[in-house]
Amino acid sequence: MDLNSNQENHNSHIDSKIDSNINQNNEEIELIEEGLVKIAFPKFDKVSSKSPVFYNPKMEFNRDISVLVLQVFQKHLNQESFNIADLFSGSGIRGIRYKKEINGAKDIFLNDINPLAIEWAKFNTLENNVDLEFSQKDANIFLRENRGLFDVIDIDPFGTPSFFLDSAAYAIKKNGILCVTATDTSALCGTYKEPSIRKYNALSYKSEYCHENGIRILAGFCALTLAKYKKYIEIKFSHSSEHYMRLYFLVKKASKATDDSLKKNIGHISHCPQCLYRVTSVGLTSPVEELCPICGEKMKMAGPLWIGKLGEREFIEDMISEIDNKSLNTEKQILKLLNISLDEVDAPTTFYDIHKISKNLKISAPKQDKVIEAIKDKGYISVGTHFNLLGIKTDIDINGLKEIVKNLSIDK
Ligand SMILES: C[S@@+](CC[C@H](N)C(=O)[O-])C[C@H]1O[C@@H](n2cnc3c(N)ncnc32)[C@H](O)[C@@H]1O
Ligand SMILES: [Zn+2]
Repeated sequence: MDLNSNQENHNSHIDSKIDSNINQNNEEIELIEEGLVKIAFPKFDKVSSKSPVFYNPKMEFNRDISVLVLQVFQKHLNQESFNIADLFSGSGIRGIRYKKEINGAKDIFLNDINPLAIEWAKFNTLENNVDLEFSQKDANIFLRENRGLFDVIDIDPFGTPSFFLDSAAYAIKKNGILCVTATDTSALCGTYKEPSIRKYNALSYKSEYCHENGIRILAGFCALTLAKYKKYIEIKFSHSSEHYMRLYFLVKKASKATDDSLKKNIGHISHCPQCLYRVTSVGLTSPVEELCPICGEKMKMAGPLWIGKLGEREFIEDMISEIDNKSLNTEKQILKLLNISLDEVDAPTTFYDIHKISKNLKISAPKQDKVIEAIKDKGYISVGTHFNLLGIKTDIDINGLKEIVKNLSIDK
């Protein structure tokens, strides 16, 4: 549909319908199309938490992927009811898209603390001919009041989801799915240490793979929070894109399985900033020595964090198969992400950045694909990663990798 040519007609059509209650100041209205829906809200200059009703066009990619994940999940669950809580609904775009674009979606609940957002979400719901439930409460209260109602809880707040995970853990159905966005990447990636300790009870450090560490800190915090309720997680898909991180995990319930999951999946990653050696350990405390076994430098440590898998091969394959059934503007970008995610889903934790290694060795960087092939030729795992298009996930040790990089460098 050609939005621009229709924009004026739409706007006058929308204007005539807008109740003076929701547009008391007679503000200019923005109308956008995304997926199969059209959404209106008061115009604002800059995307920020201060806009009267929040909408961020950059998150279309996030919403498109969510439609895909939830459709695959709905098919796996294959049950009559499939209820979704859009906990921070803003303009309503997410929940309205879920109702329109996910076959089998049943009751969708839109909640937002901002009364104006709920008014616009109601308006947008009517305009898109869907029938949804509304609530204007603090997210924690909404979840505490509605335990066991939702197969899906979508947590897409401003900044950290940390304040809402306990209530989500309490409220989510057994075998339900939690979708979690975090935009406080500087805390998760170790730009500053204290915010990560305060919000995620975990140590972080800055490194070339800090986005992977960040999503692992977020996942570890989710797993430890759910464990209070004897619930454990299976991550189906996750990604770090632009300014945010997003996790999708299935929630299961059983005390022994929760204990086993924590024992297997919670641990630490330690890193030597001098020679780039790193090591992953399992357990709530780290048995790793403080000094680097290769060069003797003091190691940095991140954790507790999730050292288990960040996705599931079969689930990602089902997402790829499902994509043709949907009408998603960001399809190309999604396919690129899903294909690289398939490569890395079974690969080791952390990755190496060839430029960082070359700088460390004071030589020019060789081509990444040559390094990937040379590692494979030696019989090791060697794949790319969506976290950094110049990154390599491999099980070769740092000295073996440095040897390869030296041999392939044009400075040799
Ligand atoms: C990032 S926006 C949500 C965007 C929306 N999910 C989307 O995809 O367009 C966060 C929303 O959370 C709402 N909010 C902030 N604090 C809240 C709270 N404690 N409980 C419920 N809603 C809250 C804000 O009014 C805002 O609309
Ligand atoms: Zn070292």
